[in-house]
Amino acid sequence: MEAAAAGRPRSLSRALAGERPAGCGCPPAPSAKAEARVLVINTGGTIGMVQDAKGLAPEANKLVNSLKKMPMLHDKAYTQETKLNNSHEFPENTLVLPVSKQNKRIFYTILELSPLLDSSNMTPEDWAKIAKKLEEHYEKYDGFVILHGTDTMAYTASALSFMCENLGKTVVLTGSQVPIYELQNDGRDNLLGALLMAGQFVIPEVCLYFYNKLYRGNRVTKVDAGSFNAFSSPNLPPLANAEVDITINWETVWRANTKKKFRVHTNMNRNVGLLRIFPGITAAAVKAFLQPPIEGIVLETYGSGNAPNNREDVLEELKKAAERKVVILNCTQCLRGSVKTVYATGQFQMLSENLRGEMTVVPTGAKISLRDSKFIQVIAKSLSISSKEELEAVRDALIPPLACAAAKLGDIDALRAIAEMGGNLSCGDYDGRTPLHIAASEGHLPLVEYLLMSGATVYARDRYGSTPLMNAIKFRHIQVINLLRETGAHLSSQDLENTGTILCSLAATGDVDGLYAWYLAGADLEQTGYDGRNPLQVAEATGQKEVLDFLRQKH
Ligand SMILES: NC(=O)C[C@H](N)C(=O)O
Repeated sequence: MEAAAAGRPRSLSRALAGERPAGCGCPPAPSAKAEARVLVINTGGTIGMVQDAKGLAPEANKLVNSLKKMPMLHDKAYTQETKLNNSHEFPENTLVLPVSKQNKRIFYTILELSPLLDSSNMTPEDWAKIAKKLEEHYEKYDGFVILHGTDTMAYTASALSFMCENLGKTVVLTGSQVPIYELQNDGRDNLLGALLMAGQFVIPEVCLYFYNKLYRGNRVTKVDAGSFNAFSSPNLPPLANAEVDITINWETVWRANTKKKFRVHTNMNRNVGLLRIFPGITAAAVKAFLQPPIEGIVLETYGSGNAPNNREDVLEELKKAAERKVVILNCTQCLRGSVKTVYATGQFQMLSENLRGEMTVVPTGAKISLRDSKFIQVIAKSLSISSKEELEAVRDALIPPLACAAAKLGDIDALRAIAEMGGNLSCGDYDGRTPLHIAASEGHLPLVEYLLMSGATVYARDRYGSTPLMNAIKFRHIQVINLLRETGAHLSSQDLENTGTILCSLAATGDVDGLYAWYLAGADLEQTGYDGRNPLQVAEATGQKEVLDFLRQKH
């Protein structure tokens, strides 16, 4: 066994030794240049507060300059020797992290909202303001961090998770308990952790990062006002842990399973409220709460959804409200557990559709786990491994290449079988190539569609920096390009770096199909190449008539 292990490639022997590589082979796939851009939207909160006569309050225009002096949050030497110093490529207030353990350079740009708020002052209008910023900058950045006060951070995270539909990029809220300007604070670690999550992993959810953990935004609650460990997600384990290594729990990550583009909803109904039942609550209080214009309430009941059924007066008020079409949603006061209809005292309306992973849905029918599958067991047996971690490591090492092989063959049934056994179809192989990269390269349209509907991300980059869209362009799969674009795939600044030269060379060789593929993917056909000429000028010079007709028509 030992001799065999010595001969194995390092990563597999690590995997077989039970060590899970960061991200279990899923994105992050370090791109060729291994760069990422993150937008930090600063809304306020303690992280950027200073002491004034009345206590702690946010101070505008202070954070960027302070961060520039913190080596763990800004690599000053790097900026001096590179373009960041005087380039138009990066917007104002762009900083850069030192290279990460995953060998990635994360550039982050800070956008400060005005006024900065203590989060106790936040309203749904502020949520809408944040959501609109996400929408406005969505295509320019790989991921997003939202700096926010801790008091209502969980509310904002939850609201944003519902406001963001078909989200394909990572959005992370964070903040701190102690201002980042103080000697001993949690702001530096929280900001760094949030940036590493948003810049290195495609976790297409609105998340909350605090004290080394990444939580689903609509599952988290503030539980401690005096500890750095301020948040808890009692009904869902964290999406990721940032300890010696960053471990992402990919099985837990929620995916939109869609072919539709990201969009934001800002039309919120404020005629809703929270009503907490307690022994002794009066019918008059319930009646007052339920008066118009109230349109819906979340009723916080006891235990697994029980309210007193010997309180005719209270029940009568709830009944009357329901008759007026007020929606009454039953939710337990307990931090852990959920509403069940097992008690006679617990008969209210419950939600049935899980929109953003806010509900724990118990799968119907026995779910076979890949760990238990015959295939993995046979391999595990032949390698004499048995622990849960080792089995998972074998699964994570084997599934991506298997899924990629199935994608190459266009074998949807095989992929379906892998997914049913708990395999993650968004995982990349040893080169960070996901099944979607392969299907896009091969031009398997139905397979691309199946993968998108199974939550595959269009933003995955392989180790060469390519996205599925870039692969579809290379092999001129027009329908695949259209479908990926429909889903929100786009070219980003790193894809466009040498595009002018590539387009000119396509023009010179008369490759109209190639130019058309770039055009559909959103490239600007008027870009100039290395010698300052654009494709049209090159086509004129080389006498490529078909190219000229095509370009003139598109100009
Ligand atoms: N730690 C904090 O950020 C608390 C602050 N009051 C806020 O929520 O803005």
